[in-house]
Amino acid sequence: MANPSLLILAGDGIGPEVMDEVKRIIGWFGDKRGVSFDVSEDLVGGAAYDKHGVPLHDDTMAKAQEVDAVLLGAVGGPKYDDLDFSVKPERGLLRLRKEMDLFANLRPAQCFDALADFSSLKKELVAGLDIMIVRELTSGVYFGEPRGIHMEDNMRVGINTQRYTEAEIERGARAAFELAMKRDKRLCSMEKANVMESGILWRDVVTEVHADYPEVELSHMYADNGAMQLVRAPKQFDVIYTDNLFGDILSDCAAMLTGSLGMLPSASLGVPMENGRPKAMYEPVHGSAPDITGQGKANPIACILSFAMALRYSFDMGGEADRLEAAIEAVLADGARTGDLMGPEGGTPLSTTEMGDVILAALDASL
Ligand SMILES: NC(=O)C1=CN([C@@H]2O[C@H](COP(=O)(O)OP(=O)(O)OC[C@H]3O[C@@H](n4cnc5c(N)ncnc54)[C@H](O)[C@@H]3O)[C@@H](O)[C@H]2O)C=CC1
Ligand SMILES: CC(C)CC(=O)C(=O)O
Ligand SMILES: [Mg+2]
Repeated sequence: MANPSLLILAGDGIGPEVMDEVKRIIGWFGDKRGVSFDVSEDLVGGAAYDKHGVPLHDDTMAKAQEVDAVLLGAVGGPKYDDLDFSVKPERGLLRLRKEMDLFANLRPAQCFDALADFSSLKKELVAGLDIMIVRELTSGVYFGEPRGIHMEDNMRVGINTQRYTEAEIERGARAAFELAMKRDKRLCSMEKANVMESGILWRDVVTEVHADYPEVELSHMYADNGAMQLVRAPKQFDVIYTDNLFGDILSDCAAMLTGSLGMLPSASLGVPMENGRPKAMYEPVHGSAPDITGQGKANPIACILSFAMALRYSFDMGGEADRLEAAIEAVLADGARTGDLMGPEGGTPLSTTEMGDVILAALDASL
């Protein structure tokens, strides 16, 4: 049988730096576990713009539709900030999400014991934290029409539209309820039904879907209160289901509970393909981090954990995903830290490659 296929789109900034470490991990699984992938690579974001004048070439889009999973690093950077909106690097990523129809973005926020002291919150608030944010990814205000900037009465007006159909809310809700069933059976849906019609519809549809999952305890919360509750008492949550914009913001917020944005992976899943695997893309939650690009400072763990999610959600290799996550937990327990995980007491941080080295050594030790 053919090996499963992976398309790597490393992107911009620290994207290629953290992806280099993932490539070594993929190599390790091939050499030491007999888990091999057909890996191809292509450009996305500013890198694609530099070569093709667009942030995602049609051929790359076609490849992404064919493979079993896409691994993405990050896109964007100051070099591209003044480009026309239609060719900005971020548009390449949005196109992938939209055309692959990756409606369920899973963003787990887990606090490794070794990092509980490092969170910006008190240790007792975050120790043992394990939240799953399910963010709707293909609709909402990032995609709604009308959009744009135009002149009105001699003044520029910027418009974006929050638009959700009940089908879009429903399919994400089902994904979130399914996850809750496999976890602690608690789901909190977050919107702003107090001020937004789309929020009222969101609440109604999630409540309707709940009828099919009576074992799950459902609660509703306004998203602004949700942000506050995430930093007040994050462990009250199990699964959170929210829209594209609120999910983007709330997951960055949840990232800091775990110690660093450099720790948070994500899986973006769509409908099953002919082979039964869901359309899928895996990427760290963080961006291209221009402030640390090219300095060997990037933490590769979010990207490596994203590959662990690929093993689990695309390739049904939960055991291998557990092995990789355990290796990361072991090196953190051993004190391995990139600069983003170091407190004011200082010390010498590991470089991106050195963090890759110790994770590979921990994988070797797991055999
Ligand atoms: N999925 C993606 O490709 C995303 C791309 N972006 C893009 O990235 C560019 C920079 O955006 P920012 O708002 O600065 O967000 P960012 O996530 O790139 O960086 C925010 C802060 O976190 C730090 N950081 C992020 N990842 C890190 C890692 N792995 N290790 C150590 N430190 C890390 C950065 O150094 C920076 O101080 C923009 O062009 C933005 O549009 C932003 C978010 C997501
Ligand atoms: C298109 C991305 C840059 C938006 C974002 O911040 C994210 O998806 O996390
Ligand atoms: Mg974001």
